[in-house]
Amino acid sequence: MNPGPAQVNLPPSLEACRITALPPAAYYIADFITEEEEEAILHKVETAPKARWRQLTHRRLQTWPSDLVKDTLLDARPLPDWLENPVVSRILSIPLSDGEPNIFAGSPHLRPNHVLINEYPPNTGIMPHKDGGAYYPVVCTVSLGSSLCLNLHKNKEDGALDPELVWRILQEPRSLLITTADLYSEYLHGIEPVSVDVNLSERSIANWNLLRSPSLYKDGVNQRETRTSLTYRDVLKVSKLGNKLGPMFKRL
Ligand SMILES: O=C(O)CCC(=O)C(=O)O
Ligand SMILES: [Fe+2]
Repeated sequence: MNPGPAQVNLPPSLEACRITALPPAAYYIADFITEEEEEAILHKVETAPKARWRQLTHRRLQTWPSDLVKDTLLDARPLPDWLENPVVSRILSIPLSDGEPNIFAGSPHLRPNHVLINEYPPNTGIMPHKDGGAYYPVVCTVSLGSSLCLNLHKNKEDGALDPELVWRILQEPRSLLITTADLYSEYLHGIEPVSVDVNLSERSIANWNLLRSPSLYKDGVNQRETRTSLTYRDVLKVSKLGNKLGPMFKRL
């Protein structure tokens, strides 16, 4: 495993970088990968074969090693090295708290086996949603290229269609955000389709004290550029047929 250049200074445990303003549980590591690693990953994303991209109305995405079919991962190949290292090895190297195992120690495959790559140009977002039952309830998101706010919502008591915005998390480039437990199961998350995030302050941003560069946002504003996210999760069900599928069933 490659621990990477010395520039990253990982916390001794996730507990040390917990977003304490939020219900259980979210963790934010501002400097999770280096600028060189960010550039290398973005290059791999951008030069992936065209067939890897799925174009939605405003956003495009890639899934590795493949899409899910009925909540099941059919393609059981391991993640390619550029998605595995340094991200997965680093996630697995951090204990939950002193002397405890890492956050995937209780998951069926003991590690993330699936990565969703989403690209958000300015003015694009994702509707508030929950991630559902296909995954072990731990989501690890690496942000690349630009900062933006992830909004956390709760359903309104009266069952209204619009969930209520309750917190915002600012995700800087090269950061890692981990959400789990109630934040995974009880709350919705989404990204507003705006070109500027506004009203950023210590009071409105849950992870303000964990940011790399809070001074960049002292005017309360974040001008968005294209932000690419890598979402790492452990898909609970993996098809036993996966390894035997012929190349016809696989995307490159
Ligand atoms: O890009 C992100 O940070 C969020 C993506 C997301 O919520 C999802 O893919 O389920
Ligand atoms: Fe999601």
